Amino acid sequence: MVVVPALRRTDFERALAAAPLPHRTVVGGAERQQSVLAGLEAVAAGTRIVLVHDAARPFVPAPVVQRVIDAVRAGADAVIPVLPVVDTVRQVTGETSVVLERTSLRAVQTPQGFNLDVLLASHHAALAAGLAATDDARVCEFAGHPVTLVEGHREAFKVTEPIDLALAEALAASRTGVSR
Ligand SMILES: C[C@](O)(CO)[C@H](O)COP(=O)(O)O
Repeated sequence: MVVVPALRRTDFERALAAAPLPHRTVVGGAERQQSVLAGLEAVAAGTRIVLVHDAARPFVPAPVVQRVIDAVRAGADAVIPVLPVVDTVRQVTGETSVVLERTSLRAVQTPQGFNLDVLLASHHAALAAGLAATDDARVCEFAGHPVTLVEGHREAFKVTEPIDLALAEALAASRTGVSR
C-alpha cells in the first residue's frame, strides 16, 4: 500500500507502474498519522503483520527489514529499528538548555513493524485522544503496548536536508553502478 497526496496520485501511479511488487495507492491526510491510518484501513482484512515505512528512507538495507519482521513474527506488537546517537544532544527550554545522557538516547528509523490489529486500535485511540505522534511506535505506546527495539542502519537515513541528496546520489550510484 502506497499512501500518496490526493493531488499527485496520478503522478505516483505513473511512477509506480513499473514497480516489481504488486501495490495499490491510497490517498493520505494532512498529517503523518492520518496518512498511516488511511493506509492501514485499506490493508486487506486478515492481514496479521504490517510494516510502516517512510518513502524518505529509500536506502534501508534488507537485513533491517528482516530484523523488524522477525521480531513481529516472534510476537512483539510494535518493533522499531534504532541507532545510537552520535552527537551530544541538548534539550532547550526557553532560554536554558540541558545536555541529555547520550548513552540512553536512540534515533528511530523505519520500517516499523506491528501487529495490524494492535496498530489500528492504537491509531483509533490516539485519534480519539487527540495525540499527535511523530511515529507509529509512539501511537502504540500511548495505547499501552510495549515497543521492541532492533538494530537500525546508517543507510536507512531520512532524506531531509539538501545535503542528504548528495549522500543519496552517492549511495544510489554505489548500489546500481550508475551515476548521474
Ligand atoms: C518515523 C520517523 O522516520 C522516525 O524517525 C520520523 O518520525 C518521521 O518524521 P516525518 O516528519 O514524518 O518525516
